[in-house]
Amino acid sequence: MIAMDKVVKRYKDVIALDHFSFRAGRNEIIGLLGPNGCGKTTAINCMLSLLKFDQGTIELFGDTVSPNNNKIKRRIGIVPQELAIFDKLNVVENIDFYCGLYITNKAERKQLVDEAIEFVGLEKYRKFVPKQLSGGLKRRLNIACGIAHKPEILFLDEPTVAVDAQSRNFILEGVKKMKDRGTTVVYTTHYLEEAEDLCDSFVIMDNGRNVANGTLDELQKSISTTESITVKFISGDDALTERLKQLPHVNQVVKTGDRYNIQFEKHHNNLANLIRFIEDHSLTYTEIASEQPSLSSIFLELTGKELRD
Ligand SMILES: Nc1ncnc2c1ncn2[C@@H]1O[C@H](COP(=O)(O)OP(=O)(O)OP(=O)(O)O)[C@@H](O)[C@H]1O
Repeated sequence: MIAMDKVVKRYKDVIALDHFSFRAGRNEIIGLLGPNGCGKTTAINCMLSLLKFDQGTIELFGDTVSPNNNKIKRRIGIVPQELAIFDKLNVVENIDFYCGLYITNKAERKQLVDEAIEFVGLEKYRKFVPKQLSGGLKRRLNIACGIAHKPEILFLDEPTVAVDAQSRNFILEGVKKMKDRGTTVVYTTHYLEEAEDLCDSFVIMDNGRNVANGTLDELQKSISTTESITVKFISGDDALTERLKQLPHVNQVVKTGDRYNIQFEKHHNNLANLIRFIEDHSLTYTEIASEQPSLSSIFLELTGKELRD
């Protein structure tokens, strides 16, 4: 559905996309993940042909994108990070406006607007203008505006920023439903746990490059950390973090409150070594758990950065 090959985009001296490649198949949710300024929005805008790029090729549905290719545009939806809704229009009118950019038949459009309203659960708010809606409901309206024309490819840029838990669930369930009805979803977020639950595969971006891509399983196999052990100590401090780093095969130790997350390279004695260390130092712990590396630790190893600010 999407094939972006070695795209270069420069803003004067800044290389926003550095031979960036990206592929997405039909009916998949693909997470486009990367730190601030790594080039996600630039990549999306190039795919939407809102931006010209310097080198490389982009095809959607097997067709080359260009600003005048309206046939393709009809099949694409975008839900931008910044709310793109009109203050003076109510819920129905806002959705109808965006749907009207693609669908001229009034009866068909009414049906699609009603479906979009139902999809995001705004039935009770049909006549409300944006200032009468909470932040989460505004985000749901923003989404309805992007999906009403039933795009086959949907770009969702940080749709769950600053929303309450109920709206977040609504949005995430909605994205899964979009996939079930055959849509390819390109999803950007800074919430890695959310991406891990939602996405079928991932592209990790840094400095305008595709640093790694694949399913969680494939990404787990591509990094040297293969085991992540979390221990909750009764007492601990930064000195303990440093001592844990001295254990054999340790890649990284991250302390969050009284929890220490220790990332190990592949080795069969990691847990045994850790328990021996705990006993030798007479430390007391209340929890210990070993797991496969999360998307967050994969991201950290590949980019050397935490995604969450
Ligand atoms: N219009 C512009 N003129 C000059 N530089 C720009 C412009 N737009 C983006 N950039 C630069 O290009 C790089 C990529 O920016 P982009 O907005 O694509 O990143 P992003 O990953 O979407 O960031 P965020 O997560 O903060 O939204 C950054 O270094 C940014 O400063």
